Amino acid sequence: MTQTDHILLVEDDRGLRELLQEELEAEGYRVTACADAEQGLQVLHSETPDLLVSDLRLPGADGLSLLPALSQCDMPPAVLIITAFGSVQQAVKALQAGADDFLTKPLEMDHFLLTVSRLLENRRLRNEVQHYRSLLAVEQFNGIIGQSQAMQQLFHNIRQIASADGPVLVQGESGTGKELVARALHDQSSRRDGPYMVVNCGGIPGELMESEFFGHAAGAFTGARNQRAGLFQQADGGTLLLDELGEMPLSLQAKLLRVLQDGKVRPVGSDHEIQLDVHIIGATNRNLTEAVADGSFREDLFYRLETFALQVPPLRARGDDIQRLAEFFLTRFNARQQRSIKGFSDEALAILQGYTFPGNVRELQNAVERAATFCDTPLIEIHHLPQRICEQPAGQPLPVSSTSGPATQLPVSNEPEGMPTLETVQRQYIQQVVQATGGNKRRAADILGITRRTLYRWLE
Ligand SMILES: Nc1ncnc2c1ncn2[C@@H]1O[C@H](COP(=O)(O)OP(=O)(O)OP(=O)(O)O)[C@@H](O)[C@H]1O
Repeated sequence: MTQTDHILLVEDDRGLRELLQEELEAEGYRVTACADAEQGLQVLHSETPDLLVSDLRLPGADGLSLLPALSQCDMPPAVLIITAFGSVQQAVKALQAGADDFLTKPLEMDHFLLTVSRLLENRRLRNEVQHYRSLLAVEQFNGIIGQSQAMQQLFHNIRQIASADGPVLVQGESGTGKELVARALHDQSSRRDGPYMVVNCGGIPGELMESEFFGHAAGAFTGARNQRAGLFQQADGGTLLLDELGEMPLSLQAKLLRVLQDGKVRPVGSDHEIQLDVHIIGATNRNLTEAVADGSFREDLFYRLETFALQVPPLRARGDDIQRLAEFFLTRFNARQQRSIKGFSDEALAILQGYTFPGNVRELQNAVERAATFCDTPLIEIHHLPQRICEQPAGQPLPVSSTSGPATQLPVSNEPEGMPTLETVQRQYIQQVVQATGGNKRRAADILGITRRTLYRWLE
């Protein structure tokens, strides 16, 4: 939400003050007008404007006396000083004291308004740079935040595995950051300048999968007029992340195993094999040992992948990282939305730290962004946090199924005109269940009684 710029105007000449206020308000600015420095200081004690426009000479203390108060602000306003014609020395003094610009009387209105808009724009850019600097200052490993011992161990393992060439299996609950880990593996490897491709194995219809993965020859099937390179070929020389690997159909698992063993793919309908050099990373939130036991995942493929396995820890096992991540997401939100929320109240932070986060980092990220959107105070308070986070007693896992809860609030009206279509209601309910599970699609699909593939189709 971009807010209207607020300008504090300090000018003792009533006629000029009213004229400037009128002109600025006509431009859409919010203006607080004061007749002397004392009144100006009172305003500065209660709120920080985006721009201070002050006459230099005022009755009592002069315009420069306002400047020391600005250094107390987190994001000091830009400062425009107005001086009497000919007092260049005074203007220089104003710039030395920290003003951003000065104009001499009589003011030329277009020039004045242009200067105001330029100073506000400069301030916006300055704040943005400051936000991004503070983002960079957070210690990260390839964009992954984590100071906890569990994450430091993971970073150590990534560094070691990245230099090996074998396939890697990244396991962890939904939303723990497996995709970031895969990207870090690529960026840390000697293939970092090669392509990095991601494919969601749960999101491609079964009948299209083989040609998506391995490509096809011209005329291989109806509609395949030209030959087409598959994902493996597109990732040649780089890395291919097979996300949601646990969802891959058994028939394709056999073909994947062959690629892992000899590095060759055969496009659908082609007689020729193509030799490739692709680093394969599989990511899954499924317990593959169980999947092997129930026959839905090939044992030989599992053992081939398991040599280099990385386990991404759930957020609840990362201690203080919850606070670090929450602050990181808030800083990023502030920078993107041009907001200046200062942080979290102690109570809100305690609630976040006591929550079990079944949806892991993704759920935390969504919760912070939602709270920040609704936040109308300097700090995020408990009532800004999603209800389910506040309601869960510390340490209590969420129920596995939420089908019993009466939480559904569908937009049903008694007037026929206001009644939504079945599709709207269905989509909303699906979104609600996905949200309630913290983005865990497997759980959401279970609750909804549909397959994950159907769920993905509805979410598109
Ligand atoms: N340690 C972290 N630091 C910063 N951002 C993170 C971290 N971990 C996760 N995220 C962010 O959380 C979101 C979810 O991460 P990601 O998609 O990598 O999870 P995932 O484990 O692959 O989830 P799924 O199993 O559902 O596909 C992303 O927006 C990601 O950028």
